[in-house]
Amino acid sequence: MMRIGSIINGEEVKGENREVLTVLNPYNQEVVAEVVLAVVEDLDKAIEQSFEFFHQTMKKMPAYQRSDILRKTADLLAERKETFAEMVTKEAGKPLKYSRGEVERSIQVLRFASEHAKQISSEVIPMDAAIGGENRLGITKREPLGVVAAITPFNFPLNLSLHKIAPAIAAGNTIIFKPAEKTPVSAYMLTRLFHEAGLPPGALNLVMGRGEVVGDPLVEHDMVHKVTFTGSLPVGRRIRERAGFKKVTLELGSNSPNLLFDDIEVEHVVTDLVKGAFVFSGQVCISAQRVYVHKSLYDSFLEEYIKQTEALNIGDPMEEATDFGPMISEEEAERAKLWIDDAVDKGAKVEIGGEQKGTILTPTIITNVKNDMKIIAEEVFAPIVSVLPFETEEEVVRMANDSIYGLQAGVFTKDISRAFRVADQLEMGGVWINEISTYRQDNHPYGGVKQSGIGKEGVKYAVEDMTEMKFIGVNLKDRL
Ligand SMILES: NC(=O)c1ccc[n+]([C@@H]2O[C@H](COP(=O)([O-])OP(=O)(O)OC[C@H]3O[C@@H](n4cnc5c(N)ncnc54)[C@H](O)[C@@H]3O)[C@@H](O)[C@H]2O)c1
Ligand SMILES: O=C[C@H](O)CS(=O)(=O)O
Repeated sequence: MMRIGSIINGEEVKGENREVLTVLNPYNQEVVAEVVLAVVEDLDKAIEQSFEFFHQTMKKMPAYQRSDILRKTADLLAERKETFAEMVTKEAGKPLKYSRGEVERSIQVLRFASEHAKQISSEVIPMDAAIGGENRLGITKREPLGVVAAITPFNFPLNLSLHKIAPAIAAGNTIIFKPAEKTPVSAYMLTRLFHEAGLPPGALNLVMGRGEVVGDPLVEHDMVHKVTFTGSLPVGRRIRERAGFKKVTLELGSNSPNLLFDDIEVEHVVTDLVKGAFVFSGQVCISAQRVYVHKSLYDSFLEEYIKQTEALNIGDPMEEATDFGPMISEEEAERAKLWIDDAVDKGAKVEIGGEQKGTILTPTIITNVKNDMKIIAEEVFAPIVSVLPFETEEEVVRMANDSIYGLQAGVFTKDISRAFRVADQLEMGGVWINEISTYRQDNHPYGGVKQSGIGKEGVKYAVEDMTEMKFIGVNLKDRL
Protein backbone atom coordinates (compact mmCIF):
# COMPACT_ATOMS: atom_id res chain seq x y z
CA MET A 1 0.00 0.00 0.00
CA MET A 2 1.38 3.39 -1.02
CA ARG A 3 1.31 5.79 1.96
CA ILE A 4 2.39 9.34 1.30
CA GLY A 5 2.39 12.67 3.09
CA SER A 6 3.29 16.32 2.71
CA ILE A 7 6.87 17.16 1.71
CA ILE A 8 8.31 20.03 3.71
CA ASN A 9 11.89 21.08 3.01
CA GLY A 10 12.40 17.69 1.34
CA GLU A 11 11.14 15.67 4.30
CA GLU A 12 7.97 13.69 4.20
CA VAL A 13 5.57 14.35 7.06
CA LYS A 14 3.78 11.23 8.19
CA GLY A 15 3.64 11.82 11.93
CA GLU A 16 1.00 10.67 14.41
CA ASN A 17 -2.28 12.44 15.15
CA ARG A 18 -2.97 13.33 11.56
CA GLU A 19 -5.99 12.41 9.49
CA VAL A 20 -5.38 9.72 6.86
CA LEU A 21 -7.28 10.00 3.59
CA THR A 22 -7.87 7.02 1.32
CA VAL A 23 -7.61 7.76 -2.41
CA LEU A 24 -9.96 5.57 -4.45
CA ASN A 25 -9.98 4.77 -8.16
CA PRO A 26 -13.25 6.38 -9.32
CA TYR A 27 -13.95 3.55 -11.78
CA ASN A 28 -13.61 0.44 -9.58
CA GLN A 29 -13.20 1.94 -6.08
CA GLU A 30 -9.86 0.15 -5.61
CA VAL A 31 -7.56 1.84 -3.10
CA VAL A 32 -4.84 3.82 -4.90
CA ALA A 33 -3.03 5.22 -1.88
CA GLU A 34 -3.32 6.55 1.62
CA VAL A 35 -2.42 10.16 2.30
CA VAL A 36 -1.42 11.55 5.68
CA LEU A 37 -2.95 15.02 5.76
CA ALA A 38 -1.19 18.08 7.10
CA VAL A 39 -2.26 19.90 10.24
CA VAL A 40 -2.07 23.70 10.41
CA GLU A 41 1.27 23.51 12.28
CA ASP A 42 2.75 21.65 9.27
CA LEU A 43 1.45 24.35 6.95
CA ASP A 44 2.93 27.13 9.09
CA LYS A 45 6.28 25.37 9.12
CA ALA A 46 6.19 24.99 5.33
CA ILE A 47 5.36 28.67 4.81
CA GLU A 48 8.04 29.92 7.21
CA GLN A 49 10.62 27.66 5.60
CA SER A 50 9.54 28.76 2.13
CA PHE A 51 9.78 32.45 3.11
CA GLU A 52 13.25 31.95 4.56
CA PHE A 53 14.42 29.98 1.54
CA PHE A 54 13.16 32.67 -0.83
CA HIS A 55 15.18 35.38 0.90
CA GLN A 56 18.30 33.31 1.51
CA THR A 57 18.56 31.47 -1.79
CA MET A 58 15.82 31.47 -4.38
CA LYS A 59 15.74 35.14 -5.23
CA LYS A 60 19.47 35.00 -5.91
CA MET A 61 19.32 31.91 -8.13
CA PRO A 62 20.38 32.92 -11.65
CA ALA A 63 18.04 32.47 -14.59
CA TYR A 64 20.20 29.85 -16.29
CA GLN A 65 19.94 27.61 -13.20
CA ARG A 66 16.18 28.00 -12.94
CA SER A 67 15.93 27.26 -16.64
CA ASP A 68 18.12 24.14 -16.32
CA ILE A 69 16.05 22.74 -13.47
CA LEU A 70 12.83 23.20 -15.46
CA ARG A 71 14.36 21.54 -18.53
CA LYS A 72 15.64 18.60 -16.48
CA THR A 73 12.21 18.16 -14.90
CA ALA A 74 10.70 18.08 -18.41
CA ASP A 75 13.23 15.45 -19.48
CA LEU A 76 12.48 13.28 -16.44
CA LEU A 77 8.76 13.59 -17.01
CA ALA A 78 9.21 12.56 -20.65
CA GLU A 79 11.13 9.46 -19.50
CA ARG A 80 8.35 8.52 -17.05
CA LYS A 81 5.42 9.57 -19.17
CA GLU A 82 3.60 6.26 -18.89
CA THR A 83 3.93 5.98 -15.10
CA PHE A 84 2.51 9.48 -14.66
CA ALA A 85 -0.29 8.89 -17.16
CA GLU A 86 -1.32 5.68 -15.40
CA MET A 87 -1.43 7.44 -12.05
CA VAL A 88 -3.67 10.23 -13.41
CA THR A 89 -5.97 7.54 -14.78
CA LYS A 90 -6.03 5.62 -11.51
CA GLU A 91 -6.73 8.53 -9.19
CA ALA A 92 -8.82 10.80 -11.45
CA GLY A 93 -10.49 8.16 -13.67
CA LYS A 94 -9.38 9.91 -16.86
CA PRO A 95 -9.20 7.62 -19.92
CA LEU A 96 -5.58 6.64 -20.46
CA LYS A 97 -5.24 8.22 -23.88
CA TYR A 98 -6.27 11.59 -22.42
CA SER A 99 -3.96 11.15 -19.42
CA ARG A 100 -1.12 10.62 -21.88
CA GLY A 101 -2.19 13.82 -23.62
CA GLU A 102 -2.09 15.64 -20.30
CA VAL A 103 1.46 14.44 -19.63
CA GLU A 104 2.54 15.58 -23.13
CA ARG A 105 1.14 19.03 -22.45
CA SER A 106 2.79 19.11 -19.01
CA ILE A 107 6.18 18.42 -20.58
CA GLN A 108 5.60 21.33 -22.96
CA VAL A 109 4.62 23.65 -20.10
CA LEU A 110 7.90 22.83 -18.38
CA ARG A 111 9.81 23.49 -21.60
CA PHE A 112 8.02 26.80 -22.20
CA ALA A 113 8.89 27.82 -18.64
CA SER A 114 12.51 26.72 -19.04
CA GLU A 115 12.82 28.90 -22.16
CA HIS A 116 10.97 31.83 -20.64
CA ALA A 117 13.11 31.85 -17.48
CA LYS A 118 15.86 33.31 -19.68
CA GLN A 119 13.61 35.86 -21.37
CA ILE A 120 12.26 37.86 -18.43
CA SER A 121 13.50 41.23 -19.59
CA SER A 122 13.40 44.88 -18.65
CA GLU A 123 12.48 48.11 -20.39
CA VAL A 124 14.31 51.39 -20.80
CA ILE A 125 11.90 54.31 -20.37
CA PRO A 126 12.32 57.35 -22.65
CA MET A 127 12.70 59.70 -19.69
CA ASP A 128 13.25 62.80 -21.84
CA ALA A 129 9.68 62.51 -23.08
CA ALA A 130 8.70 64.44 -19.95
CA ILE A 131 9.60 68.10 -19.51
CA GLY A 132 12.66 68.22 -17.26
CA GLY A 133 13.48 64.57 -17.92
CA GLU A 134 16.66 65.31 -19.80
CA ASN A 135 19.76 63.54 -18.47
CA ARG A 136 17.78 60.94 -16.62
CA LEU A 137 17.76 57.19 -17.14
CA GLY A 138 14.75 55.07 -16.25
CA ILE A 139 14.59 51.28 -16.30
CA THR A 140 12.14 48.65 -15.14
CA LYS A 141 13.02 45.31 -13.58
CA ARG A 142 10.81 42.34 -12.92
CA GLU A 143 11.38 40.88 -9.47
CA PRO A 144 10.02 37.66 -8.00
CA LEU A 145 7.27 38.11 -5.41
CA GLY A 146 8.32 35.63 -2.74
CA VAL A 147 6.11 32.77 -1.56
CA VAL A 148 3.42 31.69 -4.06
CA ALA A 149 0.54 29.53 -2.82
CA ALA A 150 -0.59 27.22 -5.65
CA ILE A 151 -3.99 25.63 -5.01
CA THR A 152 -5.10 23.18 -7.69
CA PRO A 153 -8.13 21.08 -8.78
CA PHE A 154 -8.49 17.37 -9.53
CA ASN A 155 -9.28 17.46 -13.24
CA PHE A 156 -5.81 18.13 -14.72
CA PRO A 157 -3.70 17.32 -11.68
CA LEU A 158 -0.39 17.60 -13.53
CA ASN A 159 -0.90 20.24 -16.18
CA LEU A 160 -2.85 22.76 -14.13
CA SER A 161 -0.41 22.40 -11.22
CA LEU A 162 2.45 23.00 -13.63
CA HIS A 163 0.77 26.12 -14.99
CA LYS A 164 1.47 27.54 -11.52
CA ILE A 165 4.64 25.82 -10.33
CA ALA A 166 6.67 26.14 -13.56
CA PRO A 167 6.17 29.92 -14.05
CA ALA A 168 6.73 30.48 -10.33
CA ILE A 169 10.13 28.80 -10.59
CA ALA A 170 10.93 30.55 -13.88
CA ALA A 171 10.30 33.86 -12.07
CA GLY A 172 12.38 32.90 -9.01
CA ASN A 173 9.64 32.42 -6.42
CA THR A 174 9.20 29.66 -3.86
CA ILE A 175 5.99 27.64 -3.79
CA ILE A 176 3.56 26.09 -1.35
CA PHE A 177 1.71 23.51 -3.44
CA LYS A 178 -1.75 22.50 -2.13
CA PRO A 179 -3.21 19.90 -4.52
CA ALA A 180 -6.78 18.58 -4.67
CA GLU A 181 -7.67 15.91 -2.13
CA LYS A 182 -8.86 13.57 -4.91
CA THR A 183 -5.56 13.58 -6.81
CA PRO A 184 -2.69 13.87 -4.33
CA VAL A 185 -0.50 11.08 -5.73
CA SER A 186 0.37 12.73 -9.04
CA ALA A 187 1.10 15.93 -7.06
CA TYR A 188 3.42 13.93 -4.80
CA MET A 189 5.18 12.35 -7.80
CA LEU A 190 5.55 15.75 -9.46
CA THR A 191 7.09 17.32 -6.36
CA ARG A 192 9.59 14.46 -6.08
CA LEU A 193 10.41 14.85 -9.77
CA PHE A 194 11.31 18.54 -9.33
CA HIS A 195 13.56 17.70 -6.39
CA GLU A 196 15.22 14.92 -8.37
CA ALA A 197 15.84 17.36 -11.22
CA GLY A 198 17.82 19.57 -8.85
CA LEU A 199 15.26 22.03 -7.48
CA PRO A 200 16.34 22.72 -3.90
CA PRO A 201 13.67 21.10 -1.70
CA GLY A 202 12.97 24.40 0.08
CA ALA A 203 11.79 25.95 -3.17
CA LEU A 204 8.79 23.66 -3.48
CA ASN A 205 6.86 22.45 -0.45
CA LEU A 206 3.91 20.12 -0.89
CA VAL A 207 1.13 20.47 1.66
CA MET A 208 -1.54 17.79 1.55
CA GLY A 209 -4.63 18.95 3.30
CA ARG A 210 -8.34 19.47 3.10
CA GLY A 211 -9.24 22.82 1.59
CA GLU A 212 -11.50 23.62 4.52
CA VAL A 213 -8.66 22.96 6.99
CA VAL A 214 -5.52 24.43 5.42
CA GLY A 215 -7.13 26.71 2.80
CA ASP A 216 -7.92 29.78 4.93
CA PRO A 217 -4.64 29.77 6.91
CA LEU A 218 -2.68 29.43 3.67
CA VAL A 219 -4.51 32.23 1.90
CA GLU A 220 -4.41 34.55 4.93
CA HIS A 221 -0.78 33.98 5.95
CA ASP A 222 1.35 37.16 6.02
CA MET A 223 4.39 35.42 4.55
CA VAL A 224 2.48 34.37 1.42
CA HIS A 225 2.77 36.98 -1.34
CA LYS A 226 0.53 35.56 -4.02
CA VAL A 227 -2.30 33.04 -4.26
CA THR A 228 -2.86 31.34 -7.58
CA PHE A 229 -5.97 29.18 -7.56
CA THR A 230 -7.72 26.97 -10.08
CA GLY A 231 -11.05 25.54 -9.02
CA SER A 232 -14.69 26.29 -8.40
CA LEU A 233 -16.39 29.67 -8.13
CA PRO A 234 -17.45 29.41 -4.45
CA VAL A 235 -13.91 28.59 -3.32
CA GLY A 236 -12.49 31.27 -5.63
CA ARG A 237 -14.81 33.85 -4.13
CA ARG A 238 -13.78 32.85 -0.60
CA ILE A 239 -10.09 33.13 -1.49
CA ARG A 240 -10.64 36.58 -3.00
CA GLU A 241 -12.31 37.74 0.20
CA ARG A 242 -9.53 36.42 2.43
CA ALA A 243 -6.40 37.26 0.45
CA GLY A 244 -6.24 40.92 1.49
CA PHE A 245 -3.50 42.79 -0.38
CA LYS A 246 -1.92 39.69 -1.90
CA LYS A 247 -1.87 39.28 -5.64
CA VAL A 248 -4.52 36.75 -6.66
CA THR A 249 -5.03 34.72 -9.82
CA LEU A 250 -8.35 32.87 -10.05
CA GLU A 251 -9.02 30.34 -12.81
CA LEU A 252 -12.64 29.38 -12.22
CA GLY A 253 -15.56 27.72 -13.97
CA SER A 254 -17.62 28.31 -17.07
CA ASN A 255 -20.59 27.15 -19.15
CA SER A 256 -18.77 27.58 -22.45
CA PRO A 257 -20.82 28.35 -25.58
CA ASN A 258 -20.11 27.18 -29.13
CA LEU A 259 -21.81 29.08 -31.97
CA LEU A 260 -22.41 27.26 -35.28
CA PHE A 261 -23.45 29.48 -38.21
CA ASP A 262 -25.25 28.31 -41.34
CA ASP A 263 -22.19 28.00 -43.64
CA ILE A 264 -20.30 25.18 -41.88
CA GLU A 265 -19.64 21.50 -42.65
CA VAL A 266 -21.64 19.78 -39.93
CA GLU A 267 -19.85 16.44 -39.79
CA HIS A 268 -16.37 17.65 -38.78
CA VAL A 269 -17.68 20.13 -36.27
CA VAL A 270 -19.81 17.40 -34.70
CA THR A 271 -16.76 15.14 -34.32
CA ASP A 272 -14.93 17.93 -32.48
CA LEU A 273 -17.93 18.75 -30.33
CA VAL A 274 -18.37 15.14 -29.22
CA LYS A 275 -14.89 15.39 -27.78
CA GLY A 276 -15.50 18.96 -26.64
CA ALA A 277 -18.50 18.01 -24.51
CA PHE A 278 -17.56 14.52 -23.33
CA VAL A 279 -13.79 14.39 -22.92
CA PHE A 280 -13.05 13.41 -19.31
CA SER A 281 -16.81 13.19 -18.75
CA GLY A 282 -17.24 16.92 -19.23
CA GLN A 283 -15.09 17.69 -16.17
CA VAL A 284 -13.16 20.35 -18.04
CA CYS A 285 -13.66 24.03 -17.26
CA ILE A 286 -13.99 24.91 -20.96
CA SER A 287 -16.15 21.91 -21.83
CA ALA A 288 -18.71 22.64 -24.56
CA GLN A 289 -21.83 23.07 -22.42
CA ARG A 290 -24.04 25.18 -24.69
CA VAL A 291 -24.11 24.54 -28.45
CA TYR A 292 -26.04 27.15 -30.45
CA VAL A 293 -26.86 25.91 -33.96
CA HIS A 294 -28.33 27.98 -36.79
CA LYS A 295 -31.89 26.73 -37.32
CA SER A 296 -31.20 25.74 -40.94
CA LEU A 297 -28.68 23.14 -39.69
CA TYR A 298 -30.32 22.24 -36.40
CA ASP A 299 -31.96 18.93 -37.40
CA SER A 300 -29.03 17.56 -39.36
CA PHE A 301 -26.61 18.65 -36.64
CA LEU A 302 -28.62 17.01 -33.88
CA GLU A 303 -29.00 13.76 -35.78
CA GLU A 304 -25.26 13.54 -36.44
CA TYR A 305 -24.39 14.61 -32.86
CA ILE A 306 -26.52 11.80 -31.41
CA LYS A 307 -25.09 9.29 -33.89
CA GLN A 308 -21.48 10.09 -33.09
CA THR A 309 -22.14 10.23 -29.34
CA GLU A 310 -23.70 6.75 -29.47
CA ALA A 311 -20.41 5.46 -30.89
CA LEU A 312 -18.36 6.45 -27.83
CA ASN A 313 -16.71 3.55 -26.10
CA ILE A 314 -17.70 3.72 -22.42
CA GLY A 315 -15.73 1.68 -19.88
CA ASP A 316 -12.59 1.17 -17.86
CA PRO A 317 -10.36 4.23 -18.27
CA MET A 318 -7.27 1.99 -18.09
CA GLU A 319 -8.31 0.26 -21.35
CA GLU A 320 -6.67 1.65 -24.47
CA ALA A 321 -9.96 1.72 -26.39
CA THR A 322 -11.98 3.62 -23.78
CA ASP A 323 -13.21 7.07 -24.82
CA PHE A 324 -15.41 7.78 -21.86
CA GLY A 325 -15.07 6.76 -18.20
CA PRO A 326 -16.32 7.70 -14.74
CA MET A 327 -16.84 11.02 -13.06
CA ILE A 328 -14.65 11.82 -10.09
CA SER A 329 -17.17 10.53 -7.50
CA GLU A 330 -20.62 9.03 -7.17
CA GLU A 331 -21.86 12.20 -5.43
CA GLU A 332 -20.82 14.28 -8.44
CA ALA A 333 -22.56 11.87 -10.85
CA GLU A 334 -25.71 11.96 -8.69
CA ARG A 335 -25.60 15.76 -8.52
CA ALA A 336 -25.38 15.97 -12.32
CA LYS A 337 -28.24 13.49 -12.73
CA LEU A 338 -30.41 15.66 -10.46
CA TRP A 339 -29.66 18.64 -12.72
CA ILE A 340 -30.87 16.60 -15.73
CA ASP A 341 -34.05 15.64 -13.84
CA ASP A 342 -34.62 19.28 -12.90
CA ALA A 343 -34.37 20.29 -16.57
CA VAL A 344 -36.69 17.51 -17.68
CA ASP A 345 -39.25 18.57 -15.04
CA LYS A 346 -39.13 22.05 -16.58
CA GLY A 347 -39.72 20.75 -20.14
CA ALA A 348 -36.30 19.74 -21.50
CA LYS A 349 -35.84 16.61 -23.62
CA VAL A 350 -33.01 14.10 -23.17
CA GLU A 351 -31.98 13.08 -26.71
CA ILE A 352 -29.39 10.53 -25.57
CA GLY A 353 -27.80 9.48 -22.28
CA GLY A 354 -28.92 10.69 -18.89
CA GLU A 355 -28.42 7.29 -17.24
CA GLN A 356 -26.43 7.22 -14.04
CA LYS A 357 -24.99 4.21 -12.24
CA GLY A 358 -22.32 4.73 -9.62
CA THR A 359 -19.70 7.12 -10.99
CA ILE A 360 -20.77 6.69 -14.61
CA LEU A 361 -23.19 9.20 -16.11
CA THR A 362 -23.69 8.38 -19.79
CA PRO A 363 -22.94 11.11 -22.37
CA THR A 364 -26.04 13.30 -22.40
CA ILE A 365 -27.44 15.59 -25.10
CA ILE A 366 -30.41 17.75 -24.10
CA THR A 367 -32.75 19.96 -26.14
CA ASN A 368 -35.74 22.23 -25.40
CA VAL A 369 -33.73 23.96 -22.73
CA LYS A 370 -34.37 27.34 -21.13
CA ASN A 371 -32.09 29.85 -19.46
CA ASP A 372 -33.46 29.26 -15.96
CA MET A 373 -32.38 25.60 -16.01
CA LYS A 374 -29.25 24.78 -14.02
CA ILE A 375 -27.78 22.92 -16.99
CA ILE A 376 -27.66 26.24 -18.87
CA ALA A 377 -27.25 28.87 -16.17
CA GLU A 378 -24.63 27.12 -14.02
CA GLU A 379 -21.46 25.20 -14.73
CA VAL A 380 -22.49 21.53 -15.20
CA PHE A 381 -18.96 20.08 -14.99
CA ALA A 382 -20.40 16.75 -16.16
CA PRO A 383 -21.04 14.99 -19.52
CA ILE A 384 -24.10 17.09 -20.34
CA VAL A 385 -24.43 19.32 -23.38
CA SER A 386 -27.44 21.39 -24.46
CA VAL A 387 -28.23 22.13 -28.10
CA LEU A 388 -30.20 25.30 -28.87
CA PRO A 389 -31.39 26.73 -32.20
CA PHE A 390 -30.95 30.39 -33.20
CA GLU A 391 -31.90 32.58 -36.14
CA THR A 392 -29.81 35.74 -36.13
CA GLU A 393 -26.28 36.75 -35.23
CA GLU A 394 -27.53 39.34 -32.77
CA GLU A 395 -29.72 36.78 -31.02
CA VAL A 396 -26.97 34.17 -30.62
CA VAL A 397 -24.44 36.70 -29.30
CA ARG A 398 -27.01 37.81 -26.73
CA MET A 399 -27.73 34.21 -25.67
CA ALA A 400 -24.03 33.35 -25.43
CA ASN A 401 -23.34 36.43 -23.29
CA ASP A 402 -26.30 35.80 -21.00
CA SER A 403 -24.16 34.18 -18.31
CA ILE A 404 -22.25 34.99 -15.14
CA TYR A 405 -19.27 33.23 -16.75
CA GLY A 406 -16.91 34.22 -19.57
CA LEU A 407 -13.98 31.86 -20.01
CA GLN A 408 -13.70 30.61 -23.59
CA ALA A 409 -16.03 30.23 -26.60
CA GLY A 410 -15.95 28.62 -30.05
CA VAL A 411 -17.33 30.30 -33.19
CA PHE A 412 -17.77 28.33 -36.43
CA THR A 413 -18.28 30.11 -39.75
CA LYS A 414 -16.56 30.50 -43.11
CA ASP A 415 -17.35 34.22 -43.12
CA ILE A 416 -14.21 35.86 -41.70
CA SER A 417 -15.88 39.25 -41.16
CA ARG A 418 -18.66 37.67 -39.17
CA ALA A 419 -16.16 35.56 -37.22
CA PHE A 420 -14.27 38.64 -36.00
CA ARG A 421 -17.43 40.66 -35.46
CA VAL A 422 -18.82 37.94 -33.20
CA ALA A 423 -15.48 37.37 -31.45
CA ASP A 424 -15.35 41.08 -30.62
CA GLN A 425 -18.82 41.00 -29.08
CA LEU A 426 -18.43 37.88 -26.96
CA GLU A 427 -17.76 38.60 -23.29
CA MET A 428 -15.03 36.01 -22.90
CA GLY A 429 -11.40 35.77 -21.84
CA GLY A 430 -10.75 33.86 -25.08
CA VAL A 431 -12.55 33.13 -28.35
CA TRP A 432 -11.59 30.44 -30.84
CA ILE A 433 -12.69 30.78 -34.46
CA ASN A 434 -13.36 27.46 -36.18
CA GLU A 435 -12.23 25.61 -33.08
CA ILE A 436 -14.16 24.29 -30.10
CA SER A 437 -14.25 26.12 -26.77
CA THR A 438 -12.55 23.10 -25.17
CA TYR A 439 -9.30 23.58 -27.09
CA ARG A 440 -6.38 25.14 -25.28
CA GLN A 441 -2.71 25.52 -26.04
CA ASP A 442 -0.38 26.11 -23.15
CA ASN A 443 1.37 29.18 -24.56
CA HIS A 444 -1.54 31.53 -25.20
CA PRO A 445 -3.04 33.85 -22.60
CA TYR A 446 -5.77 31.96 -20.80
CA GLY A 447 -8.17 33.12 -18.14
CA GLY A 448 -11.72 34.30 -17.73
CA VAL A 449 -13.73 37.48 -17.37
CA LYS A 450 -16.87 38.02 -15.29
CA GLN A 451 -17.08 35.26 -12.65
CA SER A 452 -14.75 32.94 -14.57
CA GLY A 453 -11.79 34.52 -12.91
CA ILE A 454 -9.06 37.08 -12.56
CA GLY A 455 -5.63 37.11 -14.20
CA LYS A 456 -4.05 35.06 -16.95
CA GLU A 457 -2.09 31.85 -17.24
CA GLY A 458 -0.09 30.50 -20.21
CA VAL A 459 3.51 30.50 -19.04
CA LYS A 460 4.66 33.96 -20.15
CA TYR A 461 1.49 35.61 -18.81
CA ALA A 462 1.64 33.75 -15.50
CA VAL A 463 5.24 34.93 -15.06
CA GLU A 464 4.02 38.52 -15.47
CA ASP A 465 1.48 37.92 -12.69
CA MET A 466 4.14 36.27 -10.50
CA THR A 467 6.62 39.14 -10.68
CA GLU A 468 6.49 42.75 -9.53
CA MET A 469 7.65 45.54 -11.78
CA LYS A 470 10.18 47.80 -10.09
CA PHE A 471 11.23 51.17 -11.51
CA ILE A 472 14.79 52.40 -11.05
CA GLY A 473 15.62 55.95 -12.11
CA VAL A 474 19.01 57.63 -12.33
CA ASN A 475 19.72 61.34 -12.37
CA LEU A 476 22.69 61.55 -14.73
CA LYS A 477 23.40 65.22 -14.10
CA ASP A 478 26.73 65.61 -12.37
CA ARG A 479 25.49 66.86 -8.97
CA LEU A 480 27.53 64.94 -6.42
N1 LIG B 1 -10.51 28.12 -15.34
C1 LIG B 1 -9.71 27.09 -15.26
O1 LIG B 1 -8.59 27.13 -15.77
C2 LIG B 1 -10.13 25.83 -14.55
C3 LIG B 1 -9.40 24.67 -14.79
C4 LIG B 1 -9.78 23.49 -14.15
C5 LIG B 1 -10.84 23.47 -13.27
N2 LIG B 1 -11.53 24.61 -13.05
C6 LIG B 1 -12.69 24.56 -12.16
O2 LIG B 1 -12.43 23.73 -11.03
C7 LIG B 1 -13.64 23.15 -10.56
C8 LIG B 1 -13.46 21.67 -10.36
O3 LIG B 1 -12.34 21.36 -9.60
P1 LIG B 1 -12.45 20.97 -8.05
O4 LIG B 1 -13.71 20.22 -7.80
O5 LIG B 1 -11.16 20.32 -7.66
O6 LIG B 1 -12.55 22.42 -7.42
P2 LIG B 1 -12.64 22.89 -5.89
O7 LIG B 1 -12.88 24.35 -5.90
O8 LIG B 1 -13.57 22.04 -5.12
O9 LIG B 1 -11.17 22.58 -5.30
C9 LIG B 1 -10.02 23.16 -5.86
C10 LIG B 1 -8.95 23.27 -4.80
O10 LIG B 1 -9.37 24.20 -3.81
C11 LIG B 1 -9.12 23.65 -2.52
N3 LIG B 1 -10.00 24.30 -1.54
C12 LIG B 1 -11.23 23.92 -1.12
N4 LIG B 1 -11.69 24.79 -0.18
C13 LIG B 1 -10.74 25.73 -0.03
C14 LIG B 1 -10.63 26.92 0.77
N5 LIG B 1 -11.60 27.29 1.61
N6 LIG B 1 -9.53 27.68 0.65
C15 LIG B 1 -8.54 27.34 -0.21
N7 LIG B 1 -8.58 26.22 -0.98
C16 LIG B 1 -9.66 25.44 -0.89
C17 LIG B 1 -9.36 22.17 -2.73
O11 LIG B 1 -8.80 21.44 -1.67
C18 LIG B 1 -8.66 21.97 -4.06
O12 LIG B 1 -7.28 21.84 -3.87
C19 LIG B 1 -14.67 23.48 -11.63
O13 LIG B 1 -15.46 24.54 -11.19
C20 LIG B 1 -13.82 23.90 -12.82
O14 LIG B 1 -14.44 24.73 -13.74
C21 LIG B 1 -11.20 25.79 -13.67
O1 LIG C 1 -10.38 22.37 -16.87
C1 LIG C 1 -9.97 23.37 -17.39
C2 LIG C 1 -8.61 23.41 -17.95
O2 LIG C 1 -8.16 24.72 -18.09
C3 LIG C 1 -8.56 22.66 -19.21
S1 LIG C 1 -6.98 22.56 -19.82
O3 LIG C 1 -6.12 21.71 -19.04
O4 LIG C 1 -6.39 23.88 -19.76
O5 LIG C 1 -7.12 22.12 -21.19
